[in-house]
Amino acid sequence: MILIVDFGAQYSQLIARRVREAGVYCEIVPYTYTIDEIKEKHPKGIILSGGPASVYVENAPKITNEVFNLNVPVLGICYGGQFIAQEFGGKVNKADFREYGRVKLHVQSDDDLFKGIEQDSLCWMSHTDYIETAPNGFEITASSETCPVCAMKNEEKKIYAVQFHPEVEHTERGREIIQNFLFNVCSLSKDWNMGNFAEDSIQKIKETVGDKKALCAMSGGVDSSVAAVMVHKAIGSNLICVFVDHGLLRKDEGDQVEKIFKEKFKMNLIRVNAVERFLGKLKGVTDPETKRKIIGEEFIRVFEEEKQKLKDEFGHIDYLVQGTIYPDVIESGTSTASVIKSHHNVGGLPEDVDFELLEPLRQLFKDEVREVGRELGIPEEIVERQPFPGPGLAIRCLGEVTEDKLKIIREADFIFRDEIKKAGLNNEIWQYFAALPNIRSVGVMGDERTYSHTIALRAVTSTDGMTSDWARIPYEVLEKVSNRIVNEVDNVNRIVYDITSKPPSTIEFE
Ligand SMILES: Nc1ncnc2c1ncn2[C@@H]1O[C@H](COP(=O)(O)OP(=O)(O)OP(=O)(O)O)[C@@H](O)[C@H]1O
Ligand SMILES: O=c1[nH]c(=O)c2[nH+]cn([C@@H]3O[C@H](COP(=O)(O)O)[C@@H](O)[C@H]3O)c2[nH]1
Ligand SMILES: NC(=O)CC[C@H](N)C(=O)O
Ligand SMILES: [Mg+2]
Repeated sequence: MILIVDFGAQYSQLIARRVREAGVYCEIVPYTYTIDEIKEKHPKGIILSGGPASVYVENAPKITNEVFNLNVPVLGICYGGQFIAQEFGGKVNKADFREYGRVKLHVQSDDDLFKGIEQDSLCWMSHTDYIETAPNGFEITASSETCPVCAMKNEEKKIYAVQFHPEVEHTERGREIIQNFLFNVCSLSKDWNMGNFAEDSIQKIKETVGDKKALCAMSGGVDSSVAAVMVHKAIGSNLICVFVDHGLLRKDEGDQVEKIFKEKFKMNLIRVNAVERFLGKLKGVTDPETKRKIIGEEFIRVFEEEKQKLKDEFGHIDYLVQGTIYPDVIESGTSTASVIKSHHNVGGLPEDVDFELLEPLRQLFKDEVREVGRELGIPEEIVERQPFPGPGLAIRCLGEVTEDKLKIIREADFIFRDEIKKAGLNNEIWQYFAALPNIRSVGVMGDERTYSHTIALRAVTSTDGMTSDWARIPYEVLEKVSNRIVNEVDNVNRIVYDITSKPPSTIEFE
């Protein structure tokens, strides 16, 4: 097995997922693990993850340096690599040239780690610090234009460090590099597969829930649909689904969800109109995290009220099923990872929740969830839907959420989606939407001065939502969208297209 030591990285689970995908069993453990605990696991290789801290600050997270004396290969990624550099007497410092997102990687070695990797490829970076000098005994094996040590190794000790992130989808040869570590450096063999994840999970849900009842928070999105079908297979009619219309949905979305659900699923759905209460609670609120927490709590309060209403007719409900997936968990912050944004269904949950949570997809990434969905026979039109965040348009409406602003976003978003579909790009692009950055600027329309809103268009490619790049939409499509929005939507006189990757941005604006 491979042991992944977590220093609070956004990407630890992604490392795990890459290892899993390559057919090797792995576990993630916190950096506070002792050497005895590590030895008990009998790892055949150790991967040190990235993390938000700097290795040179006081109280920086550290793992015992005895891990380097176990005669087990070690691969350090970003923070993990910087940790290796410092432990062996090299120097780590704040970089003059920070790198976030796409960087050209130049590999100067054809060793076990880089076997078969061409000299020049693209990798994804996310660092503020860098290895200024490699320690004695270490050879530099890759660099970029502004980062002298993108990779280094001590071949004799089988210790490898990389500054870039081989685990993220956007690093072109990342998968191969991880597989090289597993199979060339650690000499592991493929003896692990996810088995039938769906079947195992359904069995587990049956055992956990027994003959108790569950309420599924159903958005009509990919994750909650897959979660609902799994739980339904486990407990049948003891499951009831609740879809909340919080007034932050896209144009016509409420009716569409209800229609598709009724046609495609043999489950009960309750649609709750909660528009006034959500918008009321959000009135005057501008801070993104506060908005997210309000929405998270309000969702729970609605589910609790529905539970009370269902008491006589349906019976007592113990469980709340949510389609929580791993990015929701990690971005909401853990004991080691930073809070990036509190996803409403994890970090946005209030302290008192009158349910036991049931989240069968909590360890998976979106593309894995889609795979499970296909295995369960869920129609492609649902499995392939673009993700839409639970807090909906509230986190695309920067600053205060008002009915007027929501109306503008809804109309602009509808036009953008319509044109993307007409151009046949909807399956290539992971997410595409309009946001309102809360900027007004001067324009001239019909010879008159305007002082109106700007619409920001965002379209990104991704496979798991953990990293993304901006979509290269043809100019003609952008032109059409821009024209239509200013002509058809009131109070908009300017359209901008967002060209940042994740990192440094995120997909949503708040
Ligand atoms: N409008 C809603 N009504 C009820 N539950 C919701 C609603 N929006 C979100 N949820 C709950 O929050 C969870 C997380 O939302 P999220 O948007 O990440 O997932 P999803 O909507 O199921 O899938 P997708 O990511 O494809 O949109 C959902 O799985 C669902 O359980
Ligand atoms: O259920 C959700 N609740 C939330 O609070 C939330 N915030 C972001 N997202 C979605 O998660 C993915 C990654 O988003 P970011 O790059 O914006 O962090 C993207 O697909 C986002 O749309 C959310 N989903
Ligand atoms: N992604 C990481 O591991 C970052 C490591 C460190 N915090 C840096 O900024 O360089
Ligand atoms: Mg959703």
